[in-house]
Amino acid sequence: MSSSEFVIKTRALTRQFGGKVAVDHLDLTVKRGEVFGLLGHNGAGKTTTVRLLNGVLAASSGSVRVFGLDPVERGDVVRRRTGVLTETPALEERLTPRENLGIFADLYGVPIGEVKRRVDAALRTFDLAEVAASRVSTFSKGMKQRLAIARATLHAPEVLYLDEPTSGLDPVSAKSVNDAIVRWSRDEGRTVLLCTHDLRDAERLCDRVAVLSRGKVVLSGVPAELSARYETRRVEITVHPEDVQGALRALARWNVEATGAANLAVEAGRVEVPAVLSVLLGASVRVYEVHPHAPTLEDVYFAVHGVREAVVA
Ligand SMILES: Nc1ncnc2c1ncn2[C@@H]1O[C@H](COP(=O)(O)OP(=O)(O)OP(=O)(O)O)[C@@H](O)[C@H]1O
Repeated sequence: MSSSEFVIKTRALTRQFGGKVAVDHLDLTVKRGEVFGLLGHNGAGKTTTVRLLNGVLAASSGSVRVFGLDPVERGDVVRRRTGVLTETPALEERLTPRENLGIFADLYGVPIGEVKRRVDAALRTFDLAEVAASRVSTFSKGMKQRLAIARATLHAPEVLYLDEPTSGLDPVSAKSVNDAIVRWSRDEGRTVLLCTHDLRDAERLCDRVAVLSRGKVVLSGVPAELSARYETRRVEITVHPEDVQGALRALARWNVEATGAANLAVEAGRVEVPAVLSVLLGASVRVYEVHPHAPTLEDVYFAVHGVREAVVA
């Protein structure tokens, strides 16, 4: 792969605030057109990383290149080619979405002849066309978030930094944002750096992920490969309620427990499912459902951190 295919490259990137290290010797490479997930719990260093990449914060040490440029020294050039959705986007509350987008289009050099078409398209994409003339101050959190995303993408940036884009959105709005992320990457070849706590979104959307903890990458790779490495041995089975005791006896050679009036959990891998099923059927247990527990990034994350509280904190 030629180096120009890497749009983002950091080497030992470090940022301290007083004595506190927020980003600690971070090595990241993000390829053109990929959706790269930056995962981590509160305070892991995701937002600080985005600010360093976008040149609004200088590194304490190490280096960062975006399109091969230093985003602090060449901030104006870099930021024209990137879009950013921050955690708390500042919108002009007294103005309408159309006015907000118009100001931004002007600021980011969208050609005058293009502005109306782009603003209309953005309002449609993010389901804001009907409220295009209302004041933003009357909007719900989710509507503001959709407007902020529309604004971040208005100048058709090559790289998009999205900090928790679906936070505060209802499932329908969240889906429209996630669909847009897929479209930007797969259809339009844009690069997306997605900061998220939502491990399921990351698994669905990201080509690669890096899990941050205390500013360091503790794991990185393709979501499916990470999942395979941290496979959990668990098969959930639903049987007739009267057959639970019989099922527990029949499955005695496995580690098995009743998890509900008609549910069992067996400590077994996916490859053992036929054997488990055959034992149950041999014991005349009425089996209704069998679900091998597909490992998720959540399992990966918990395996690394050891405790579930780490994510919730
Ligand atoms: N301007 C600042 N001054 C002092 N400390 C800061 C500053 N910005 C970030 N930090 C600290 O750096 C660490 C990383 O914060 P950061 O906001 O990057 O984490 P995050 O992963 O984005 O968390 P969250 O999911 O809560 O947004 C935290 O301990 C935070 O308190």
